[in-house]
Amino acid sequence: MSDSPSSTDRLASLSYLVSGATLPTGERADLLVQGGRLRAVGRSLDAHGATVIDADGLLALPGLVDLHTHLREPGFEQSETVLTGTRAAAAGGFTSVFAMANTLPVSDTAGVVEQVQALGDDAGFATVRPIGAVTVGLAGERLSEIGAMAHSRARVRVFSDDGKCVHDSLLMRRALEYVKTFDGVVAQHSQDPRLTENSQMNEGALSSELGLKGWPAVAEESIIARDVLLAEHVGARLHVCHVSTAGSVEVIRWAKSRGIAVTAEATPHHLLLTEDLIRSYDARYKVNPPLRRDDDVHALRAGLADGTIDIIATDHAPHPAESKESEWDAASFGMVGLESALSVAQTALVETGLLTWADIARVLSQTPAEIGRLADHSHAFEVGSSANFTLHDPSSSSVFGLDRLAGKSTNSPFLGMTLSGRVEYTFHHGYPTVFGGTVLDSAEVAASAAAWKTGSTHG
Ligand SMILES: NC(=O)N[C@@H](CC(=O)O)C(=O)O
Ligand SMILES: [Zn+2]
Ligand SMILES: [Zn+2]
Repeated sequence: MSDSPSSTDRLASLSYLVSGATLPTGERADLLVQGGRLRAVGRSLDAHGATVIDADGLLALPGLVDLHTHLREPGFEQSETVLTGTRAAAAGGFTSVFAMANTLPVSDTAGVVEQVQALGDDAGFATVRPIGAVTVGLAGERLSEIGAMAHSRARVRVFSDDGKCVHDSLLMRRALEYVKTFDGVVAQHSQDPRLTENSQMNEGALSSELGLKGWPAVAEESIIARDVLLAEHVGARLHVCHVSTAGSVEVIRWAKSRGIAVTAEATPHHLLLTEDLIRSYDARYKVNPPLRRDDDVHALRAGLADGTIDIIATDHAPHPAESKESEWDAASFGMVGLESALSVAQTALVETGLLTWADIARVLSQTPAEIGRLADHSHAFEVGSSANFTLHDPSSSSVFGLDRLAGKSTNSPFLGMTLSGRVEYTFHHGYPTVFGGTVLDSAEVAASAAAWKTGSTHG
């Protein structure tokens, strides 16, 4: 990486003309990007020496925003780092990720969240917005330094003990009261711990048949019901992580009909996969909350289509091979998901006629940015804005293989499945991170990020 003036000037003068892309609305347009910003959007723009990208047949989407990513750094760098996780994000068309707090040390102080954010700024593949822990060490006993994190340079707005549920009702109430003071949100991992002790998969006929301890739907639904009532009582914003059951969708639909400020996410895996995969005892299918049944998948899809579920979030959860190759009971919970999210969304939602591409732009970019209060992130191809977008080829259909993964871990449940669509280009802050289907070299992306930083502070 170099930030000598000449290299920065060279980068600042680089320009790209995206020619003939299809916008989410269906219109066709050229996009001219220079010095990190979108300079023009229109028909038949003049290249003026710009690098031309032929986007005929490619869909231009605003840079995707993931409200739920595990980047694992600090502490679990054998699974993922901020650099490798944001590389995976770029490969999937994401330009911003919210980094979950279950790191080591836990992201429960201003120091740790600032460190995570700085690592993201330096890597340059995507904007990293740290999530702060609700409780110290995720222990569920005392509130963390929520105010210090909110007012730190990282300006944290999303707080979560994800991986664990904030089970104590009084602590949950206090957390909601606290985040309300700065328009923050508590993102809850809704799982009653007592109802799910040693649970291994969805509770039902299949868990009995396979001899694996069941995880009842009510363990999720009862916490969501309690939390929406607490959010109503406090008048604060609540976000429900990885909704997985039909009953949860019903509870959230009811809460929204009462005007409660609740938002919810569904993951790509819960929108496409069912518990039947567990017959293989392949731990790639082990996840928290567990894969459920067909009627749950359909309820989640219907919830996204009618707005009960606001967004898709990946819950990208990298784990090293050794913790997935053990027997089912001993294996870790979690799946990687950044690189496959858009293809899964196309397969499960667009091709089934449930969502349009404009809806996809909303649930994978605009609304997650709003929930996380992500500032300065353009979602509408506005001229003058920092250029964050991805160019996706919806006509491609291929077996999802290891070549599509760009992070450190390979625990994807989609490997070997035929999925539609492929990300061909991603631009973060006006510079490519993925070009012609290839994730760019880390040094090059870091240099672009430095140029953008210089340009945005001096220009
Ligand atoms: N989803 C998972 O199965 N695992 C996540 C934690 C979480 O999202 O609850 C992880 O950190 O590995
Ligand atoms: Zn979780
Ligand atoms: Zn998670």
